[in-house]
Formats: sequence, C-alpha cells, structure tokens
Amino acid sequence: SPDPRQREALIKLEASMQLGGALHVHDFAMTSVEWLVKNATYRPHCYMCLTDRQSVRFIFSSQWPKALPQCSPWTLLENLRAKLANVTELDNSNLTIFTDQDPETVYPTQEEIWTTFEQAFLALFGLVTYAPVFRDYYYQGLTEFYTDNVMYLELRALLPEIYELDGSTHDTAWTLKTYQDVTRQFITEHPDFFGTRVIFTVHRAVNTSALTRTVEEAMKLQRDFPDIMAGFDLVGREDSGKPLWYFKDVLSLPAERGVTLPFFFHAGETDLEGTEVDQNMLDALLLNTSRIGHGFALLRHPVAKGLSRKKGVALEDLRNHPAAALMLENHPLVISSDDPAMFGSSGLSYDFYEAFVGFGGIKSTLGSLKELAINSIR
Ligand SMILES: O=c1[nH]cnc2c1ncn2[C@@H]1O[C@H](CO)[C@@H](O)[C@H]1O
Repeated sequence: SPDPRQREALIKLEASMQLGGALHVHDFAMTSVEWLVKNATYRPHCYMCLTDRQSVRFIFSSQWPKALPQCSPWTLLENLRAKLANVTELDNSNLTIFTDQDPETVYPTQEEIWTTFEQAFLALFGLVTYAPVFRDYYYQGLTEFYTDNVMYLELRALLPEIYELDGSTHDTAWTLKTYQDVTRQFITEHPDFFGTRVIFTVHRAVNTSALTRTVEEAMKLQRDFPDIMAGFDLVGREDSGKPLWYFKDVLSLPAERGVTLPFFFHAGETDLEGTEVDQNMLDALLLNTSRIGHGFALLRHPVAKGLSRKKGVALEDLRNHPAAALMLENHPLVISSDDPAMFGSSGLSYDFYEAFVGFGGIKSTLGSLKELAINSIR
C-alpha cells in the first residue's frame, strides 16, 4: 500500500472529483458518529442506560422514561456529564465497530463482528429515531456526502416509527415523507445536488406474516411516493437469515398483482459456500432484482454471474470483493460506502480510494475510477 502522504493525497483527489451516486448506504450509518455524539447527545432531555452486555441505549423524553428490560436505570446525560471529571470517556462510548487494535483479535469470527455491528445500530436507535434528531441527522449525512462530491444518494432505510419528546410516534409514511421534505430543503440550499431515493428495508429475521405486511406497505408507499421510493430490500446478516427463496411467495406478490416494486436485494454477502443462503444471488436475479447488494460470492456462481452481466445488474460495495476480476470481464459495478459511520469513515471518497488501490494496484488509472462513477448514474 502507498505511503500515508500518497494516501492522503489520493483521498483528497477523490474527494474533489465527481463520484456520481452512492447507491448503497444504510440509513443509520450514513452520518459520522462524531456528529451524533457532539450534537445529538448534548440536546436536552437525553437519557442513557447501559445494557447487561455493556451497550448503551438512549431516549429523549419530557418525563422520566420507563425502565428498559436488561438495562441499568436511566440517567439524564446532562446530570451525568456534570458529575464526570472526564467527559470524553463518555463521549467515546462505542457507537461504531471501529477499533484501533488488531481487528483479527478483536473480531475473531463473523458471529462476533455481526453481534457488535447490530448492537451499535441498537445503541444509535434511540438517538436517531427522535424526530428533531432524525431530520438533522439525515441533513448532516447529506452534507457529508455532498462535501465528498456525491451528487445522488440511494438510501437503504428501515423507515421506523419516529418519536417525539412526549412519547407520541409517527408512522412509516411520515418517515418517508420527512426524508422527502428534508431532501427538498437540501436541494433548495444546494441546487446542484440531484436528490435521494429510498429503498425501503426490513430485517431478514422477520417471519412470513411480518414480511407480507411490509411488502404490502412497500407497494403502497411505491404508489403514494413514486418520486422518492426506489424499491425494496431485506437487510441484516445473510448467513443467519432465511434464504430469499423461503420468502418467494411473498416476494412474488407485487409481480402477481401487476404492481411495480423494484427489488435491490442484498445477496452473496456470504462465504458459506453451498448453503441455502449461498443461492440468494441466483434467486435475487430470478426475482428480477435491479442491483445486487455486495455479491462478493458471485465468482463462485458462474450461472448467476452470466445472468447478472447479461441483464446489466450492477453489484454494489467492495469489501472482500473479487471486483477486479469482474471489472476485467466488463461486469457492471458501482462503489458505495454501505455504513461509513460504523467503519469510522465518512461519505464516499474513502471507498473510492480503497477501490483504486485494491482493484488495479499500481496499474489503476483515473479511467477506471471514471467508469465506476459513471456506472452509478446509469
Ligand atoms: O452490509 C450490510 N449487510 C446487511 N445488512 C446491513 C449491512 N449494513 C447495515 N445493515 C443493516 O441495516 C440496518 C440499519 O438500517 C442494520 O441493523 C443492519 O442490519
């Protein structure tokens, strides 16, 4: 790898060129955690508790909040900070999976890293689902991507219930509408930003009836918000979830009813060769997916690979990825940052840096970067 100065210079260069669209970014990992800690947790009425597994939880409330199971009593952060000698210690409570230790030692297995990853999302949840923070978090995230010269965003979003200080909550349509309103406001202030579209997501741990309700909801949102709704996806750890095929009846509902609901499935984010989930890429293609999230198992699946190339189905993201080999075969690819906040990066230029040095090594040229950027706006 290049020396640190070269690295700095390359990241700066990439931050200064148009990177096109970021097509694979998850809602609650889009904005730097530093912003969340320095801005959100310093707002009034913010309470914190610690779970039995030493993970933090937050809530904003006008009243003293009801205790959470398996969690310490709530403390008002303002009071806690007033008492603490070392505030930074509190501020660095672990809201990411970033580590400055040897990652192989800290995360020896997939199981461990996914547990920590999902705990980090749970830790953020009470902050980012508070209505005023929700809006500002998204606006700040747009700012971070825009600063990196990203001109268009596709957001994988859970569209959870958003709550107010008095405990009242808003529904899914409200959450989507808020994304739309904040995006419009952002465009007014940054007229060269193209916009955001939302891929409504649900955790793959759901059962069939919950998924049916969510797909019904997705079809409705697609009809009511055609400008901002891009489609639908299932998220969470692929290895421990049901394969897409298990849900084939539910996922065929839109086609059966002649309703448009584009799919953007996560698939092939697994090393488990020969298991049921290892079939997800082919099934995603059979279900007419528009792109494949990750797809790093694609090289092991020649039939799926032939099909995705023929249909022009792009793969998103690059970690552990045989992307260089696929690019040589002219397979469409786009670079995206997935969960920049969780990985301790931001925006998109870090990922372009990794792609640049990782794909072509010393032979990388600006031409390959340009192709990746152009793919993302096709
Ligand atoms: O790389 C990924 N693969 C699969 N699921 C993911 C990934 N990154 C984030 N999430 C999922 O998105 C939710 C937040 O919206 C997280 O809870 C996580 O399950």
